[in-house]
Amino acid sequence: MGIPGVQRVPSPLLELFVLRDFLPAGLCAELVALIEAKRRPSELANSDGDPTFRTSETCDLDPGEPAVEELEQRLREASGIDRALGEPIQGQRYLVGQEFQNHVDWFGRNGPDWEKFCGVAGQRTWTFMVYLNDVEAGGGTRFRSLRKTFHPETGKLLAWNNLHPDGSGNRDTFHQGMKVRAGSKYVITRWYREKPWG
Ligand SMILES: O=C(O)CCC(=O)C(=O)O
Ligand SMILES: [Fe+2]
Repeated sequence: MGIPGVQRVPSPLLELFVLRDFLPAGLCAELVALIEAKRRPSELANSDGDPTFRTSETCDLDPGEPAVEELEQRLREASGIDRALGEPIQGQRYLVGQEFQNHVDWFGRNGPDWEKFCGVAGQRTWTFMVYLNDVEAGGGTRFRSLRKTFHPETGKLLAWNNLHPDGSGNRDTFHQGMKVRAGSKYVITRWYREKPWG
């Protein structure tokens, strides 16, 4: 993350960066409109079937859309990671009361989901998340280990390494999308893998 203005959150527990105004407001608005047009209920890889665990809606963004291509290029510049390692870029929408409870983005290597979710592309490495709007109340992203909540702000990027240097999952990356209390919340989520997504 060698780009101007990026701040590493000082902690030995995980590698986490914040960059305000990563995306201009106009691009954020275009992405919100795309999410609105194509959203569906979010899926759950690791909720043990609890329907309250992740109550947002998700959208796979079409890479052919000019706004998504622009986002892709900006993510490439910021991350230095080849887009081939990226999962399809997603958008998420949370309305009042919706949330994503405490979880990690990486998968257990010996868990039942490993083959299904990681057989081809391997483990998730980095998460890049961009807030697309200011939320009236609530909707922060809380990292329990850091005792820190990041607040949504139009265009702000949050990026963290899900893994330890030896490639094992870092439990200090547990985080949650807190309930939106007023307004709505739109975010971009982009996960990178060890190997090409395909
Ligand atoms: O919405 C948030 O603040 C967190 C989203 C998240 O953790 C995820 O989509 O994996
Ligand atoms: Fe997450």
